[in-house]
Amino acid sequence: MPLNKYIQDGDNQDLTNERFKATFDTEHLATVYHGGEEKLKKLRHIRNEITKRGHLFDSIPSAHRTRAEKIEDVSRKLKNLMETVSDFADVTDNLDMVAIIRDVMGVDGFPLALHTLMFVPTLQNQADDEQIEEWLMEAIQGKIIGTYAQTELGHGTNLSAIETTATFDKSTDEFVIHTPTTTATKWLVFFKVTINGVQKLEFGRHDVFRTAPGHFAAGRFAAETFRSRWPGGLGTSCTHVVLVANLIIDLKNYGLHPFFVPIRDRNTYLPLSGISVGDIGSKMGVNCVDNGFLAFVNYRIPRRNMLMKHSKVSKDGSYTAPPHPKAAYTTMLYVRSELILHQSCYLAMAMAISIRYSAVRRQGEIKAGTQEVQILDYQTQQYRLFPGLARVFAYVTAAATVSAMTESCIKDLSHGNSDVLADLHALSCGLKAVVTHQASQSIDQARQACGGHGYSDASYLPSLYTSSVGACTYEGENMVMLLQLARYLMKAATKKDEGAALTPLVAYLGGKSDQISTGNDKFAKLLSHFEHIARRRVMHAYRQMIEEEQHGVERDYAFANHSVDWAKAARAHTKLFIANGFAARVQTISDDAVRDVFTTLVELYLCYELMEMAADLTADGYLSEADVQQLRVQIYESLKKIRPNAVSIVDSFDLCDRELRSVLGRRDGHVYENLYKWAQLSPLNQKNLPHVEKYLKPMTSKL
Ligand SMILES: Cc1cc2nc3c(=O)[nH]c(=O)nc-3n(C[C@H](O)[C@H](O)[C@H](O)COP(=O)(O)OP(=O)(O)OC[C@H]3O[C@@H](n4cnc5c(N)ncnc54)[C@H](O)[C@@H]3O)c2cc1C
Repeated sequence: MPLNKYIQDGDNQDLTNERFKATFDTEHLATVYHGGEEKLKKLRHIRNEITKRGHLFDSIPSAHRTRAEKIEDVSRKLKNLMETVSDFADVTDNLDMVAIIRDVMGVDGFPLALHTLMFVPTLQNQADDEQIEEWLMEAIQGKIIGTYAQTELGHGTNLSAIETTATFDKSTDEFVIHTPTTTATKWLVFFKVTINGVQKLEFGRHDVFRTAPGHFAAGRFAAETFRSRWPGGLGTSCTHVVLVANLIIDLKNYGLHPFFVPIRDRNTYLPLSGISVGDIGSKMGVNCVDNGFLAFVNYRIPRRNMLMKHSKVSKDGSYTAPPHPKAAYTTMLYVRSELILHQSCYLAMAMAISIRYSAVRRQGEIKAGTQEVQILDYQTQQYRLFPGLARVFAYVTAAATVSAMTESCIKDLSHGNSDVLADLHALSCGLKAVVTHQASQSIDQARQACGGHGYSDASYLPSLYTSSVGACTYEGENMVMLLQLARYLMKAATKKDEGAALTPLVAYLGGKSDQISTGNDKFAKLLSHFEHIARRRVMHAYRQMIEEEQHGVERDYAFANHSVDWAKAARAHTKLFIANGFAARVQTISDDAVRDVFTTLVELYLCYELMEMAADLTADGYLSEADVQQLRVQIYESLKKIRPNAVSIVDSFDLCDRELRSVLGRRDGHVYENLYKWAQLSPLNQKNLPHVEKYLKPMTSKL
């Protein structure tokens, strides 16, 4: 019985040969990858149930549809899914739902993506018991469809500048949602324009209109800015939003708070009076999500529509502050841990596609006149792909760790304990930035490693790339995330300087920490290099900043003047965390053959990431050129060791063809005939195409 359990008669022979080389049982690695036998079993059960339901499949490849058709088709699948999903899955189990959504919807999103990722979790974490009773079940059943509306046209990153207000009106026990009229910022914005007494919405440049607050130059129009946003699902699909707005009571601003706001009539889907809402148009990727704009004016909601788990407003207007000022950050933490998991899935899919294809594709010869080789045999191909393969396992491990930390933090917060919130918040910022950036880079390498066919939508790699890279911006723009982590590191460096105690995650600043406990000497040595780099980068940025301060520059400016160094420090800190967790994971694997594979992946990961920061290793004479060359050699050794197992490793992700949606990544390896079949489905292969009939034929015709 071969160790690779994905072999079937009739498969492409090169792929079958690869599978016979496996040195480990793919079932065992699949169990480790999916976090245990039970989870893998459940996943397969879910997949079988989906297989029985043809109405959940793509009817034709999505790439052959227009955006409107794509959204219609994912909505069809969504409705069918919501009607049957509870028959075969636990809808409250996050991992189940992630797997189902990936299988049925694909990675270009769907109108309820933000509903599941942000809206429902926000209700769960920020609504009080009575509100949960009233709204949550309807939200889970899809009777209420929501999104998370935070970003404004003028401000995404700088939340403190968000201008939307929710003003408490004691006399009616309501909040009035509105936007103050002026800001000097230039942006494309919606205006409520009053022309000859008639109010309507206009789109225009705010600065053109602004001469005095709210007034057009000629004084004929009273122009009032609306807040505009682009949350997912808002364009056409949502009935409700969680709106993030400034809470105002008796003229006092209590800062940003979340509000549960109905925006469309649930029967007619028309916007409610006082609201303008619509789709923002197509984007680089995730085009099955209808991101939208939203504008309101003096729009009223009941007082109890403010989410009141953490802060409260009573009927008489008295305000109760949350036990911890950042208690509402829990949704952000939760979403970021989810994001890391999603990114590891996207990367796993890209690796499966590219590595299988690289085993099937033969191109060129290593020695002229010999047989054409599988492109996977080229060292350069392995160097492009295998570090990404190692990153999949590193990120899965990091996602599991941070998700467990988030759950425990949310529990602690509910008991009034916010001790770990700052550490975890900073870490989640770094992880979000590093993982989304590196995953999208590795996916693009996987795409390029497939040559021309990788550029085709038939590979599914373009969708994987655009979905992955979008996450570099949403949920906190990456550079800004790194700088948030950097501020935390700056405080830690200050503590170190003052001789104060350091929390475990930054203990390495004070010298070699006891965080490295892998039981593997080789890993321990490599991890101490990571610590060295992180410590060096943090302390370097810190000293530069202090030096400026000593020349009279204020700390904020001194920090800003060295923000590139600080961002580098934040990356190194995050990479250290990921590396520690990944190396420690090896010890928990009981199967010897799987542990061997895992050990090689960790070795590759550690050496590759260190080489990405090689300049820090030789600076100050920490390592010699010869030591660094040794790391390089170690990478090439790891590539060689992984090569025979590469296809079996990606098989162990246990992704089915329906889920992969890739002609290049098919399990059976029959790429070429299916690329031809895929192309036949292109709508451009019909007769009498308008562009030919109207424009080309008249040019070429001799009749
Ligand atoms: C696919 C997608 C989906 C989205 N979905 C949603 C959604 O559902 N709901 C929602 O509310 N929003 C959503 N957004 C918006 C997203 O959250 C914002 O785009 C993001 O927060 C960045 O804000 P911004 O666009 O205003 O960029 P800006 O903040 O203007 O950033 C522009 C540039 O300035 C730099 N910069 C900004 N501030 C600083 C600083 N302090 N220091 C150094 N550099 C800085 C940034 O690094 C960046 O390079 C989505 C965005 C995308 C791309």
